[in-house]
Amino acid sequence: MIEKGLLIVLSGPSGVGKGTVRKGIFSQKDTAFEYSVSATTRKPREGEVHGVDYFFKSREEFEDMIANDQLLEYAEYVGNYYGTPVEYVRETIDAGKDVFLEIEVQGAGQVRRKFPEGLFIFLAPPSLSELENRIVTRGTESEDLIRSRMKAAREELEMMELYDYVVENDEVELACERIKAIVVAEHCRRERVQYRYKKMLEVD
Ligand SMILES: Nc1nc2c(ncn2[C@@H]2O[C@H](COP(=O)(O)OP(=O)(O)O)[C@@H](O)[C@H]2O)c(=O)[nH]1
Ligand SMILES: Nc1ncnc2c1ncn2[C@@H]1O[C@H](COP(=O)(O)OP(=O)(O)O)[C@@H](O)[C@H]1O
Repeated sequence: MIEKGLLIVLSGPSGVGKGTVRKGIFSQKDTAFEYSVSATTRKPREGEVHGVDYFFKSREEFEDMIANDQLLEYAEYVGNYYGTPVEYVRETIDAGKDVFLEIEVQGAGQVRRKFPEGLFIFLAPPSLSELENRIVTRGTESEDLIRSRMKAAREELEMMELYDYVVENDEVELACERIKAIVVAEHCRRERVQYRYKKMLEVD
């Protein structure tokens, strides 16, 4: 029997640096997680590649995926759908590999309900003012949207107590290291080690 992989969910408020930290983790050669590419109805940005950054879908295609139960979770975020194709997640976990999701907090809540054995990591900003700074300097939102993002962020921050771990994103490299360390620790804590250990005792 193959031991299942971990479902790792990284979430947190808009602008905290989820995308930046995720890219940091996957740019490291020793990262052994598989990235679950999400489906979205938002338009590709310059340089984004279908199947690598996202599976870019029409609203109709996305709604078909919902109707056919092809998504582990989905959420509507700033006027677009985002969701996690379930098949890839199941296949990868069943093959014993760890899958990494980087999703907003509503979706993470749905995953928690469907997949409570997942590992839920909340990325937190050093402070609210630093969070606002990041949203402003990213420059992708108007002033009105920044205000609504900050309001949503306060509510999203209250969700952190539902997570297994809270990682502060003060410096990107440090946040990446903390996340990777948590995953290593979780593997030691969960059955994987016990399983191998039991096997060893069976042989002896
Ligand atoms: N629920 C959910 N959220 C997702 C998924 N993929 C990406 N997101 C989140 O959607 C939000 C917007 O992503 P994006 O349009 O790429 O803009 P970003 O703010 O530059 O990361 C981010 O908070 C992502 O974490 C997904 O499959 N499901
Ligand atoms: N540790 C950090 N220190 C300073 N700026 C950061 C840090 N992490 C991310 N950023 C910046 O904050 C902004 C938001 O990051 P992004 O990854 O888009 O957030 P999210 O995916 O959570 O919405 C970007 O301009 C990014 O470069």
